[in-house]
Amino acid sequence: MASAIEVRSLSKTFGGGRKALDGIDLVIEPGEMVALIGASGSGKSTLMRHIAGLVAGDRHATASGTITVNGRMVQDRGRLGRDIRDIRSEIGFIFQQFGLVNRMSVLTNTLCGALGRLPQWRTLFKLFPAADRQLALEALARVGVSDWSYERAGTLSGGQQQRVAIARALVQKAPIVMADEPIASLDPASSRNVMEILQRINMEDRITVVVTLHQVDYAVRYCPRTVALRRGQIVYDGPSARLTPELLGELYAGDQEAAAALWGTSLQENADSLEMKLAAGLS
Ligand SMILES: Nc1ncnc2c1ncn2[C@@H]1O[C@H](COP(=O)(O)OP(=O)(O)OP(=O)(O)O)[C@@H](O)[C@H]1O
Repeated sequence: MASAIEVRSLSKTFGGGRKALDGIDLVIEPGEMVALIGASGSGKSTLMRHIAGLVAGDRHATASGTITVNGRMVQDRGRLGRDIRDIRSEIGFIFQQFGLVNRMSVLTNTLCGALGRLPQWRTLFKLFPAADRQLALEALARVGVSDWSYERAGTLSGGQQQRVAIARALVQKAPIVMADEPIASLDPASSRNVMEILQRINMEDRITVVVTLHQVDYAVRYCPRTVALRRGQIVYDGPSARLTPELLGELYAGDQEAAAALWGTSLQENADSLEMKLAAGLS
């Protein structure tokens, strides 16, 4: 069985010569839930955009810089695969700012997940088959917003909108969900709720989930595996449970601010001495 995501020797240099990604090797198996953590600018979004085939990596003379999704070529040596649009339909995207059309109803936004598999005449007139409407209503019930199905999406709270975005990914029937900072704009209660729903679709539907996070505590709580980036390189790839303030201090040595920000606040609330430990780990 092919890996869900396979990245080999991927590098990306933007203008000015700064490497946003520097020799990334990463394999994610079907059904995994993986957190991608790292300070601002470490390359998390750039890596996601490469996996989705929205950006092509550096061009190499040798055989490297390859990404496959479910065994299908997304890009190779800086060139996107021919059926990239088709491959992209296998990935459901969740964004920090929800990506919904505010003036459309919650139900129609959710049904948009089905657009990729409908003929154009149906999409033009938003004529969704009854089976898809049923699927959308079920998805909205699963994420707990069915009471708002006929409201305009823009009237919902941030947490509710993010749940609608997850329902849309369910209607898309995407085997992989990539969530780029899905909780960065949410309060702690809504953040926990959204992470719990992502965890549930991972466990119940075996959807592969890759989620970028700014804080390690959510990774530890919800994702068995964490991949940590620093300046475009993977500095840790392993069990989230192994991440401690000391280890973060080592991984981000010389960047106390990044390590402290990643460790977050809610775990600190539970352990008075963590700040001291972090300082000790960095010294
Ligand atoms: N289109 C672009 N053109 C030039 N530089 C870019 C572009 N996109 C990203 N970068 C640079 O690549 C590096 C990695 O950015 P990226 O957005 O991937 O980081 P990130 O870890 O997702 O950060 P954040 O947590 O703030 O979203 C940064 O230095 C950024 O300025």
